[in-house]
Amino acid sequence: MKEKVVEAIGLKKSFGDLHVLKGVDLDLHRGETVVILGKSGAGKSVFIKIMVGLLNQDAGVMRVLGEDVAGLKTKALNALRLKIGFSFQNSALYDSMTVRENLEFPLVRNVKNLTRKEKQIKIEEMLESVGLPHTIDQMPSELSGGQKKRIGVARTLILNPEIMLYDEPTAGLDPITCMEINNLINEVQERFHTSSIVITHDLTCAKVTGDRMAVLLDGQFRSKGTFSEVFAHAEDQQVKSFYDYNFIES
Ligand SMILES: Nc1ncnc2c1ncn2[C@@H]1O[C@H](COP(=O)(O)OP(=O)(O)OP(=O)(O)O)[C@@H](O)[C@H]1O
Repeated sequence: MKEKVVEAIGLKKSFGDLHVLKGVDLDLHRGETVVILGKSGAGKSVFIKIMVGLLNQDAGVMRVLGEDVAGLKTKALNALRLKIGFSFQNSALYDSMTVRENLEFPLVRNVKNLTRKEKQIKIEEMLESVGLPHTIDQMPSELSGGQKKRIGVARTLILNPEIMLYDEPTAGLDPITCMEINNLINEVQERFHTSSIVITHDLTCAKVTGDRMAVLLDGQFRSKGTFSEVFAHAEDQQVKSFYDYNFIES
C-alpha cells in the first residue's frame, strides 16, 4: 500500500448550527489524484482549509505528510504549507509583474541562497514544463485565461511541492482549453511525482485527471471510488444528478 500523504479521519466542522463536515474520512496516497466533487457550499473549501491549517476542525484528525496539522506551531505549519502547492481558481498572478517576475517572487520569498543564474534556470525550466517558455517577458494581461492558469501552475511548482491542490482548474475556460489544463494536471503529476487534490464541478476534468473521486454531500463523502465506480451505476439520486447535469442525460 502506498504511503498516505493526506489522511483525514472522522473530521467534523460546524459554524454555529451549520454542520458542514459531519465526520469525513479521506486518504490521498502518494502519486495519486483524488477529485473532490460537491455542490456549492458543500464544504470542499472548508476541508482544504483544515488541510492547510487555515481552519481548525471541531473533531477528528487531519494528517498531512505525516504531521497532525492542528497540533503544529506556526513555524512547522509554514514549513508544511511550503510543501503544498495551491493553484487558485483565478490563477492569482500579480498583474503588475511580468511572467518572469511572477515566477521569481516565490523563490525570493522562500528559497535562500539561490544565485541569479539558478533562479533563471528554474524559471525557464518551469515555463518549459507548462509549455509557455516564450511568455517569459509578457505581462499577465497579454495572456489568455488558459495561459494564465498554466503560469499559475508553474509558479506553484517552482517550490517543488509534494502535494498540489487545484481549485476549479477548468472554471470559465472553453472546452479545448479545459482539455489542455486537464492534460497539464496529468503531465505535472508524471513529471514532478506530485500527489494532487482537484476540486471541480466539471466531470470531464474529474474523469480525465482523477484516480479516485470523493463526492461530498450533506457533510459526508457519500460516494468514493474510481469514476466508473461512482457514476456508472449511481443509485444515490444526488450523485446521479451530478452526472446527468454534466453529460446532459436524464
Ligand atoms: N469561516 C466561516 N464562517 C462561517 N461559515 C463558513 C465559514 N467558512 C465556510 N462557511 C460556510 O460553510 C459552508 C461550506 O463552505 P465552503 O466554502 O467549504 O463550500 P464549497 O463546497 O467550497 O463551495 P463552492 O463550490 O461554492 O466553493 C458554506 O455554507 C459557508 O457559508
